Amino acid sequence: MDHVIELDRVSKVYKGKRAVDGLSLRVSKGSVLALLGPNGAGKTTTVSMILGLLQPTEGKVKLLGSDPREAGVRKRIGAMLQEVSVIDNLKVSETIELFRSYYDKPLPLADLLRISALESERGKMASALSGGQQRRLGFALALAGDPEVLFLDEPTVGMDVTSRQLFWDTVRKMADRGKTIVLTTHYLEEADSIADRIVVVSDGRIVADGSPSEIKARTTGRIISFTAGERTSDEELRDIPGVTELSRSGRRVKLMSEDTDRLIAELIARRTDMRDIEIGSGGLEEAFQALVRKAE
Ligand SMILES: Nc1ncnc2c1ncn2[C@@H]1O[C@H](COP(=O)(O)OP(=O)(O)OP(=O)(O)O)[C@@H](O)[C@H]1O
Repeated sequence: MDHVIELDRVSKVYKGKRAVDGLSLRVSKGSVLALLGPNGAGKTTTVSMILGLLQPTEGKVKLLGSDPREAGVRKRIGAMLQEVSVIDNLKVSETIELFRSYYDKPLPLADLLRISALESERGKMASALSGGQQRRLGFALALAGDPEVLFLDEPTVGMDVTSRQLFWDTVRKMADRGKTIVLTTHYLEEADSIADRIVVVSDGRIVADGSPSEIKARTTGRIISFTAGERTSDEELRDIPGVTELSRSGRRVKLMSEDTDRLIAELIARRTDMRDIEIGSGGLEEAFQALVRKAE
């Protein structure tokens, strides 16, 4: 099997703190891998080591079979990192042209403008673009060399719904053409719809690795959600036998349980103040919360 990315027991220690802790990972060609994890889990550090921007404290990283810092490798990859640094005094099209000039077989300018939906902004100064437009420019620059492997670190932050949709459609098409894509995101529904494989990282370690449906299947429980009355506290709900997890967004409460039939009977017997009750199976969000909590 051809592995485009190989990490062998890789760690990164910052002043005594293990940001990445003995992480091993192999990514095969043509896959879309999403790295998920809470803030500070080590996702960006991992991506930076794969890209050769950071050196691991321990372990080995291979990208396209070689050291990521080799010039030959760098020409075959593209990266859209969290910070898009625009060059002063260059227009959008000039910025893209500059990046195209670094590569032997760049994608045509017109394609890059279309893919990033920046056709109408081509004559604008790059520094005058909005936050979301700058992210899209970052995408065009990452694609300039028609890369074999594409890294996207929280790519859709600041993009509106239409841009986001176009962005993921393009990423999916690229994967269908055999490109390998590694992305980090905090939007679980994006990982769910785009990724073939999800690796959940917590505290620098992998706590789950599988397809979105495999990850979701790891939540054994089901969910009862309802709008709780003002006086209903989290403590009293947590104390009800059979509640394994509780999460809340304003007045909307979600209770996880292995046996929701019994739990709903118990909630009613206790005269819990509930409205708009829904009972269903857990999604990626619940699987993710449960996995990360278990690892803590
Ligand atoms: N240059 C640095 N010096 C010291 N500590 C660092 C440095 N960069 C990252 N860290 C620490 O390493 C840990 C992992 O950070 P990292 O940015 O990789 O996490 P992340 O999963 O990408 O988080 P986020 O979702 O917030 O982007 C954090 O505890 C962070 O504070």
